[in-house]
Amino acid sequence: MDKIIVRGGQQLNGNVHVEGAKNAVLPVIAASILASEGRSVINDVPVLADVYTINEVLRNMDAEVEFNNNKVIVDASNDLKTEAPFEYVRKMRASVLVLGPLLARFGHANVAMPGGCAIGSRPIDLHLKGFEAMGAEVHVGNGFVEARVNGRLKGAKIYLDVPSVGATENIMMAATLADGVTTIENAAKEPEIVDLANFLNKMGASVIGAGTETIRINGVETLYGTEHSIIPDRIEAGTFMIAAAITGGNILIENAVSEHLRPLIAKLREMGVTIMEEGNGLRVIGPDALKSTDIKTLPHPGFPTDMQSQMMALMLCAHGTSMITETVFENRFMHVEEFRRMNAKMKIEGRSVIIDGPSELQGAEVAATDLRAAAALILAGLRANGLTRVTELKHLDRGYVNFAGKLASLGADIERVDGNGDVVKPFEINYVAELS
Ligand SMILES: CC(=O)N[C@H]1[C@@H](OP(=O)(O)OP(=O)(O)OC[C@H]2O[C@@H](n3ccc(=O)[nH]c3=O)[C@H](O)[C@@H]2O)O[C@H](CO)[C@@H](O)[C@@H]1O
Ligand SMILES: C=C(OP(=O)(O)O)C(=O)O
Repeated sequence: MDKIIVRGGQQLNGNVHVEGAKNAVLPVIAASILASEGRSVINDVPVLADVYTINEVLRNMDAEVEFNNNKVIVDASNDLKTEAPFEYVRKMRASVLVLGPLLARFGHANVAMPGGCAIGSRPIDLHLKGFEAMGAEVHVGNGFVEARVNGRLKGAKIYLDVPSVGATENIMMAATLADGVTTIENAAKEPEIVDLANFLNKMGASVIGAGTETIRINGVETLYGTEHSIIPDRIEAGTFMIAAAITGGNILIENAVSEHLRPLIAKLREMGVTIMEEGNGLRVIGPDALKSTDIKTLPHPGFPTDMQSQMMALMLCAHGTSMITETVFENRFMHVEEFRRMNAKMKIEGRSVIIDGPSELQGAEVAATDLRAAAALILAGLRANGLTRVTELKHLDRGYVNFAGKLASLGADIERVDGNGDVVKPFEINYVAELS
């Protein structure tokens, strides 16, 4: 099993390039099976374990999928098998995003139910209620969700109890081929929803209002393959912003979109970090001393839960008391115990963590509990005294391309080694094997 070994104390300086967004590319690849004619060409695709998994989900249905040079090409014009077995859903919950497209195009989908994961129970009830409102019969049993409709789905008015990203995506995709107009109220407003809507519209769909709380979809009869480039990953960008802040460094984050990063930018500025737009990116300069602050995770445009653990690493280094309140997932504090192994001083009170900073972080052996926790522990290691060893890198490889290599190019003293202690080069990282 690979490990990342980091020796703290280096300031990070230089330029880093942000990849295409994991959370945008997964729904876009799922949506490509809506096209009954033509191929979809998807550019700026990050080389991540999750991308291999969604590609396998599609191949298993008999779609043709190529993945080379950051480009995925999908030909789904055959009649596809309408199933996604547990072996894929177990690897990656986002596999359930094929439910809506399969149901809309073929009138049937049989997809393994995702379980909970390290961050919470994560039900999909809102996805299923949306399909039912559009006339589908949904049956959950024997670990599968089976949805069926005679003829086309029917446009419907759907109110989401919470603005779920996945439910908004799944219902939006299903509605593109429905008969009539679907309205999603209290929809998620994340930039990845807008990217998916743009892709769908290029395929011939009519989706209006993505990025606002009401999305209106006028159903059409056929969708076609198209070409699309994925938006930059705001969470990867944010993670490098924290790398600059936590090391007192100066990093130009190329490709970062400030509009997608507003809540993080506001909080980092409160902590004393300098952030400037420069070229097509953001320059981030860490201060000599970080100030404390509070965050509360919320759906977009609130503070993203996917930046919570990286922000925790930074707050541990700030002077004064900081508080994090996690409102999106009920159990996203598993990394707290790992930070404690690094001498972090904090306590959990219900859905909040109170951090008494700064902690004198010490290097330790720690295990990643989810993909953002993996990045956060490495960020803490950049600042800690001595050596930090981070294990369970299968999580990191779901969401970060060559993370250790990018940090090393900015001046970090970091390497990735295999079980024998031999250095693993970026091209040797086996994103597929890490998952099995
Ligand atoms: C692949 C992808 O894009 N993953 C992102 C997506 O996950 P995902 O789409 O799974 O997250 P959701 O927005 O659906 O979940 C938000 C909250 O809604 C709840 N909920 C969701 C659906 C449902 O049917 N019922 C229900 O109760 C969840 O348990 C959670 O508490 O958005 C999350 C919130 O920004 C991010 O952390 C994930 O990185
Ligand atoms: C929680 C995340 O992803 P997923 O929804 O795929 O588990 C994430 O990207 O931080």
